[in-house]
Amino acid sequence: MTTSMLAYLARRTPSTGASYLTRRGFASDSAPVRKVAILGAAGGIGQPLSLLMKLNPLVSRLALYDISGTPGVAADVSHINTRSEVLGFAGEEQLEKALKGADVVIIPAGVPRKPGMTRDDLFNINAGIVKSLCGAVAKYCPHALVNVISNPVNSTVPIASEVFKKAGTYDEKRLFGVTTLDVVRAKTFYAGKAKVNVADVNVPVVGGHAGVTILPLFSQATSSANLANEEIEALTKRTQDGGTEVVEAKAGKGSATLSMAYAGAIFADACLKGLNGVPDVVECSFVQSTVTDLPFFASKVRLGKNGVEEVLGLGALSDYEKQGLEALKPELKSSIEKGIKFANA
Ligand SMILES: NC(=O)c1ccc[n+]([C@@H]2O[C@H](COP(=O)([O-])OP(=O)(O)OC[C@H]3O[C@@H](n4cnc5c(N)ncnc54)[C@H](O)[C@@H]3O)[C@@H](O)[C@H]2O)c1
Ligand SMILES: O=C(O)C[C@H](O)C(=O)O
Repeated sequence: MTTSMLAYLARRTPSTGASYLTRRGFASDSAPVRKVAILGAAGGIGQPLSLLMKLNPLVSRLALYDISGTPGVAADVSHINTRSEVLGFAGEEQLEKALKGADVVIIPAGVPRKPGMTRDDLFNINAGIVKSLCGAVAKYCPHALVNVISNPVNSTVPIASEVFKKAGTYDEKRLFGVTTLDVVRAKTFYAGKAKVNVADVNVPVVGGHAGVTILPLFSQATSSANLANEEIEALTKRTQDGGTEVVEAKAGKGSATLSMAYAGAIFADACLKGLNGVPDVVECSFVQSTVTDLPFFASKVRLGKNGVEEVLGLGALSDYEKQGLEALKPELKSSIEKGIKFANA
């Protein structure tokens, strides 16, 4: 979902609702039937993400699952006059119904950070949550594209891959760690510093999703601007610490939820467009990769009818980015190994 689409949706009145899909080239009766399931839909990310996915005309059925609270969220969101039918599911006994037939499963289930914590401090709780939810995905919708938001992403994605391997359903093209928020932040911070229109800015962010493993490639930013080395270093650090900036500002009341919902909706929309055969859909994501010597790595990915169509290379890096790449590898390697070990214990 693009910002212009959100602006358009905000502008339109209910009486013009029938025409907005046609204007975008997706008449509702010709857009394919697509089911999206959100696991953790009653949470801080889950609720605004449910809202944004309800606004997406590519979705025909929206399944909102959580351990509790989803009947209320679903009833609320279901009154919005857009294409999708919304159903709420609460408790494990309803997980099968939530997942059956899903084309895309988005997982923001799990605990968020408090000030002073690293994302890895969430491992003990969230690793088990992701393991069990992915077990259900393997059973009930093994062909779905899975968008993992739950932290630590650098470990939860490898956990998901091991669960799918054990179940005999693993397809590396269908598993994604959602790192879109890093790109969203890099674009915002860069546009602010370079004083360019944020709508024209793109910045690839590679590596992983924690601290120094987040590596924005400002040397490849569009629109280009002549920023000094110190400015690039400060932008890099701010992007790497973006999550902590929000955790500290929220002072114990959680981490990024609204910006994450926006980022998650953009990434899920890209997955749906890819499934629907829209050409040249490219987003950064943490996926199985041969771009470096690490088995998982975030980089630009071309999305298509089967999920990942192509994992794109890193392109030319500045010396500063080359150093950052080498510096992130030990931490990312150990987070990946931690996830794999946990899943096989
Ligand atoms: N990838 C990213 O860029 C990114 C960004 C922000 C937050 N996160 C992560 O997303 C996760 C969720 O954050 P939040 O702020 O929404 O937290 P939250 O506590 O507000 O919501 C989490 C939700 O998950 C639900 N949940 C817990 N166990 C579950 C289970 N077994 N099945 C289904 N639902 C379950 C909870 O009931 C709750 O509603 C955290 O791990 C956070 O670190 C990731
Ligand atoms: O920082 C966090 O813990 C949440 C998330 O990973 C983020 O980047 O905002």
